[in-house]
Amino acid sequence: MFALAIIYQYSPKFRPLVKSLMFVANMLQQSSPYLQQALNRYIQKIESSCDPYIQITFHEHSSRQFSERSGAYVAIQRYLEANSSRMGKRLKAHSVKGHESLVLSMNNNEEITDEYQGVRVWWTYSNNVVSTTNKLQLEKQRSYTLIFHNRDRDLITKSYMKHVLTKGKALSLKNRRRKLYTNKYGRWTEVDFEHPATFDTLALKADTKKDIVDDLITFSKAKDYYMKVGKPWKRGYLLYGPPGTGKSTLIAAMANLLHYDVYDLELTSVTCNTELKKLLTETCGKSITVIEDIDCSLDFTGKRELQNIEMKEKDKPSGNQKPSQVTLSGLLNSIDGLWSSSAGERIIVFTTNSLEDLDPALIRRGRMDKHIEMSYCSFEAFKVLARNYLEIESHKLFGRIEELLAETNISPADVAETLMLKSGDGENCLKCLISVLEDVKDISEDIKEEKHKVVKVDKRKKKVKEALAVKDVAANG
Ligand SMILES: Nc1ncnc2c1ncn2[C@@H]1O[C@H](COP(=O)(O)OP(=O)(O)OP(=O)(O)O)[C@@H](O)[C@H]1O
Repeated sequence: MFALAIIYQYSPKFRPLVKSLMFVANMLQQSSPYLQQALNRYIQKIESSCDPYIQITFHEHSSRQFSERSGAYVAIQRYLEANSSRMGKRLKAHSVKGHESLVLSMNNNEEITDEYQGVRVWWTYSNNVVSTTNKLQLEKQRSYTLIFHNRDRDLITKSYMKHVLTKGKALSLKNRRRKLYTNKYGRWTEVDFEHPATFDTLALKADTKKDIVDDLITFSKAKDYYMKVGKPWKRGYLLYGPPGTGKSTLIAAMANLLHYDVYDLELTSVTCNTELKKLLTETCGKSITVIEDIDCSLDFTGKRELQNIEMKEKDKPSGNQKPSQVTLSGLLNSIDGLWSSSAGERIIVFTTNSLEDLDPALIRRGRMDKHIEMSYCSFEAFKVLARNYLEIESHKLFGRIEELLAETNISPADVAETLMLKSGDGENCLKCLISVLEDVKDISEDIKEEKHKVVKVDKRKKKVKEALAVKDVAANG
């Protein structure tokens, strides 16, 4: 009607014709709604037979559930953002926390082209204001529309859409900000997990590193295998070794490799077995649940008869907090229950400084599938630290350091600390490390000598005792 009104205004030549058309249109508008609907359907049919292109629109929110974002929309958004620089012409750029490079996305009503198996498709983005179902509010309704030729319908609706959603979901997972959860008063609280450790910066023997990485990757891809053998998709790691050998750093590297969240479970803050079970069942898939220093947490040290009552003095909670009544059997039941009741891949890690002290039930194979020893700093591990801290691959002082590391027990944490002291001056740091290593060597030799002396005295005492006993026997005989 609007178009007709304009023609009427500006083209006097067509006024009689336009007048009649306006009359007919007016009649139609006032005629029965059934006639109007039939007419609309007919016009749509003619339009679609002339237009061979199909459109599918993906809204950010369904009209009923305005609060929840559609998973398909989010996956499409990630896919298009990742490919925008290749596919789009007029894009907008924005920075996202945690990303070094800018993220490119589409402007309102912008169109970009994608190609799949030689077939071309078009995506348009729209960001319109619409009223919600209760019509009380106006909301922004964002949507992506996919346009493709009718002849490609099967390829696009079956194969291409699957490709976009799979790629998009994988990107969402990869770029998601991961969380570090800690428990307090029976609840998990979360912060962003931002530990920078990776397997590249981890000072560990290359073959141990490779073994762990291979194991983790195999585990993360083994959904079908676990389904086939009828076992829960989980893996337990036991990390043991002296303080400062990198157990916590390894856990961070594992979480970064797999893009998992971390639940750091402080057992001494858990009041009872029921609370422990609740906390563990609240953890999500794609996560690592960590119990650090399990030998110090509660009395899980193999003396089962004492386990329910005695808590080490240093672990007694302060103030009004009740002492934990978590028992070994409670912990074992909660972990076994977690495996059988929850879906999604999960890893649980225990760390300890003292493997011998732990109850065998806690760490048996099947519960803790992989036992990893974190040992004192080897020369190979030192080279990783030298690369991390000093950006040095080799140096004339490396030979002396290798000799000293072979004769001393020093943790990677202590080596790292020494290399950090005078950052910027590599040679000075290495000299400083040599002097620290020589001191450690002297001290350990002194200790060894002391021990040797004690053993010698003990042996002498034993010999004297034996000689006296022989004398006694001779005298009495
Ligand atoms: N293997 C390693 N590779 C790289 N850095 C390490 C390594 N071991 C220790 N470090 C450094 O030392 C610091 C302490 O290490 P970490 O907390 O991982 O040791 P830990 O074995 O968990 O100690 P604890 O048993 O006392 O908890 C780390 O922040 C890291 O900088």
